[in-house]
Amino acid sequence: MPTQAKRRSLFDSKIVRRASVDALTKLNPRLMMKNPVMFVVELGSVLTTVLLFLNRATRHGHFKFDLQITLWLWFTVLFANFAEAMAEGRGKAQADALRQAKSETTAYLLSKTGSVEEVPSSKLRVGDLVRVLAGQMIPGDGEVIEGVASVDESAITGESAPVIREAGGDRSAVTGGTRVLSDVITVRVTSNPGETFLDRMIALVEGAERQKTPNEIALNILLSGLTIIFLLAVVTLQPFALYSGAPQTIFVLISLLVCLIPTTIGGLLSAIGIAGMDRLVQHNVLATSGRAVEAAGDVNTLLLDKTGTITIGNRQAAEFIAAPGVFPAKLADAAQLSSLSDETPEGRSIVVLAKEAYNLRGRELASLNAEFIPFSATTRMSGIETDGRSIRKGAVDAISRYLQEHGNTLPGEVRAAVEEVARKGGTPLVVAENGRALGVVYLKDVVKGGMKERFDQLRSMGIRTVMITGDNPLTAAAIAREAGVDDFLAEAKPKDKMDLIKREQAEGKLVAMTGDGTNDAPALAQADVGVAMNSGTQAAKEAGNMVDLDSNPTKLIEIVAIGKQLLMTRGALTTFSISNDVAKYFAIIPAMFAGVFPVLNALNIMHLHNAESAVLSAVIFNALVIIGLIPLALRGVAYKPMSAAAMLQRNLLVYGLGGIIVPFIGIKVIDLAVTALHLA
Ligand SMILES: Nc1ncnc2c1ncn2[C@@H]1O[C@H](COP(=O)(O)OP(=O)(O)OP(=O)(O)O)[C@@H](O)[C@H]1O
Ligand SMILES: [K+]
Ligand SMILES: [Mg+2]
Repeated sequence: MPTQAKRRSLFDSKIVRRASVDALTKLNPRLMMKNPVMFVVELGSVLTTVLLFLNRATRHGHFKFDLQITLWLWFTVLFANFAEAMAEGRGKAQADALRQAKSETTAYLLSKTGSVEEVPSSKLRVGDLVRVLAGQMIPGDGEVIEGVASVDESAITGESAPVIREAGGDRSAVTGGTRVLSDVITVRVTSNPGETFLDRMIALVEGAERQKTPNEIALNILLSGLTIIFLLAVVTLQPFALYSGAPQTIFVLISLLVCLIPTTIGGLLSAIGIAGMDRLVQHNVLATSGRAVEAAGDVNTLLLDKTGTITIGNRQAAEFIAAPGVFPAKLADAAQLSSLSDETPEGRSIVVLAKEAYNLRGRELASLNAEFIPFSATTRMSGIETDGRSIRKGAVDAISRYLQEHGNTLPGEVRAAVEEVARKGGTPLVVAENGRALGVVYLKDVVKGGMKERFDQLRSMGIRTVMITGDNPLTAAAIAREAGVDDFLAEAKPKDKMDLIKREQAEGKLVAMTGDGTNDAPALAQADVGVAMNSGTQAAKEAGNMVDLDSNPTKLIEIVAIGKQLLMTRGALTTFSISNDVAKYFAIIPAMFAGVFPVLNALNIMHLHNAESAVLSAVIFNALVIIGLIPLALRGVAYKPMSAAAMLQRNLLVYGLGGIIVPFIGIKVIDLAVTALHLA
């Protein structure tokens, strides 16, 4: 089970064993070529290996020294591969566990005539309708089109508490491999076998489709540039060395090269990126692009929708408030009639309340000869046309416009009722029949717990929060105040949400958005970081570049922290790598030439035992530092909310200065050990 994989620590013995083997298979030059810095080290290792055997045959060279250099060069490559394999380890273990959830099941396929046929789940195609009963595994990804059920999604989320999935609303998506616990649902299949959420999730946690991000590519180009410069420097060193009467062996020259090129960051770069994605997975967030993870680290603005994101969102009709001169039962009747085939949670709750409060029975729609007008996020109304009755219910501004078209206006009392509901944070639905307002339905909703603290935290990270909602400005203001968001946009249609994002982006801001509805999909696609709730609709999940399996909108706080940590870790280790290469230069160059240029002895501040020991110690240090930094690369540097400038200053101090000092101490200690053990 993924829960187990999740609890697996970074250095689980199973993962270490697997990574050790993977480190060897990753020696394949075709894979190594993707990492130019380490590829150069591998080429160097091959060259010294060949030379070692040639020298042995022709009795040239200094075998003991040459052998040690060759081995440590290979270790350098292997340690880098091991770092990457370790970063992949947890994801691979989790992918193995997920594959177990991908077992074949039997599905009850519904035909057009309504008959039921048993088929294996692998035969299901997009558009098929299946019935899933309590106790059954859901045979494929889909959207609930009928019914409500509690579903155990622990196979995917690791969370044992059941979740509600229902037709019509923003909680309609179900995932193949999860289990229905109670009730019966009809599901429209939305993905073909092999292209399911589980398939994609396996590929994602395994890193099978991982692509380098633009930042990584840029850094790789920089590192390759440095490698070429040092390669030229080392190659041109030899004529100079010959001229000054101190020719250097290939072993020493390659050692010098490997010590000078940025092997520390070159060896850890990919591990840092993979570990960042893995940290997200540990937080139950699946990111389809590494670029989005990095963008999360720099986000300026966060957009959230109201219903179901900031509020609990299970909007239920709580009260009918009739207009003057209208019997409440008449309002309830009209509201119920217009909701009979409104498969949204709001619609269903109106039918139920009318039944409970006024004993109005739901009628058989077929016998009514009615035309039903479904709710849409653009019209923000729904209704029915039947027997000369034309009923609409919807958002106050939408119904006001509808009334105007009939030469009518909203009565002051109804407007007052709307405002009263709105001030309580509820959603008022205005009901109108034949162009006349009948009253208001109060849809109750409450703000989720702990929202204010979470938004305060985001503010301290420098992120502005904006709530966007299709609801009216008064409700929006009430909820915004209670939840503590910085700003809000009300009466927003799907396009308004997207336009708001575009405006922010035009100001050079990076925008994150969380949402769950189909009406959020365009905005989720437009945002730099689009986090869809796993409970949301299929369209939302496909539009975003992340899915939160826990469907927790404030998860963005963790996502931002992980993104920042990823950027910081990469920056810190790049700084460390380049500054510690400088230190190695001072270890090796004086040792190489001290014989011919005694003046260089002044640079030999480390007082290393002899030239061979100096070179060997530098190469050993260079390899060990990769191993030593694996935990930091995988866990990431500690992140505390503080300003970017303060952070940069602190990191330059710690990793820049540290990068210069640590090698001096490290190489000196290794030199002492090498001397004591008579290795050089
Ligand atoms: N079933 C329905 N029939 C008629 N009107 C509805 C229905 N459901 C919602 N509305 C009205 O339409 C408005 C917009 O609803 P929608 O679910 O699109 O909001 P949204 O844009 O997702 O924002 P939020 O989720 O924050 O409310 C609601 O505020 C409500 O007034
Ligand atoms: K190096
Ligand atoms: Mg919504």
